[in-house]
Amino acid sequence: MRSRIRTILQDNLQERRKAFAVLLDPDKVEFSSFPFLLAESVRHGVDFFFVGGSLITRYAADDIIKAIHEHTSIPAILFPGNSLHIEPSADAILLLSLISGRNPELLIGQHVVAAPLLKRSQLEIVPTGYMLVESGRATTVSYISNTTPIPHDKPSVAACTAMAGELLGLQVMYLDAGSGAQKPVSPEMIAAVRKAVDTPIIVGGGINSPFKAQAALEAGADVIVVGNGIEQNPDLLPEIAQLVRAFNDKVTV
Ligand SMILES: CC(C)=CCC/C(C)=C/CC/C(C)=C/CC/C(C)=C/COP(=O)(O)OP(=O)(O)O
Ligand SMILES: O=P(O)(O)OC[C@@H](O)CO
Ligand SMILES: [Mg+2]
Repeated sequence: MRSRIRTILQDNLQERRKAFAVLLDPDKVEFSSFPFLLAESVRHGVDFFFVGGSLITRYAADDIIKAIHEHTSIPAILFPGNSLHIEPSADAILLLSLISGRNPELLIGQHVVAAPLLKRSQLEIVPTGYMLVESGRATTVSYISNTTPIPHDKPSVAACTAMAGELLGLQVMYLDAGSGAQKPVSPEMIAAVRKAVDTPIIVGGGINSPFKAQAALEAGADVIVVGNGIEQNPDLLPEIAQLVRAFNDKVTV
């Protein structure tokens, strides 16, 4: 089984290096300006592209991944909302199990349907404990998943959920306030999960300023994911990339 992405995540964790993932929503990518976004991502050292959405109406992931491969060597990692979102030309897939929820379809159902296709593909599988966190208002993902997110002010619930996910063998934890969240996952919750598990921790949702990115990194996030923030303000990409670089420069001295 391929393990490039899992190895990068594990090595980063050991070396206390942080990473920056840009979320590309197939419904929102502007193909006219996409080569520029890709060039900027290379120039500023983006680590990963996450490609996906809760609800996709324009099935363009294949074209997006083709362009990523043509213009960059940054891994294209699927971040799927359901098994229709599998695109074999990607480098890897976050095989999410929605462990904050109690919807069996998203804990195991979609995975059963997808298993034969995933086995046959060359995709690296990254088994991921996906935790949604309440963030001020309903997000697309909480609505579409039909699950109740973890209360924002209950770090111990998130910690125990992550612990259970780790004990079940999930290799990465993803704390998500939901795309466009009013408030991101709190530093207290990130820190509680950091203490509870030894896996890499991905944090996303509502990170729309370097200040919020810094708070997540300081609390223990290993990868921060930014989508909406960059769609609304492209200058955020270099700003957050610089912040992550500064963090990594500090740990390597
Ligand atoms: C087994 C397979 C292949 C799939 C199942 C995957 C699972 C369990 C998904 C959990 C629930 C879910 C719908 C996740 C989607 C997360 C995602 C890609 C969010 C990106 O943001 P959007 O929710 O699309 O936000 P916008 O409203 O900003 O577009
Ligand atoms: O679009 P934003 O709010 O940056 O969220 C990114 C991602 O974690 C959502 O699933
Ligand atoms: Mg979307």
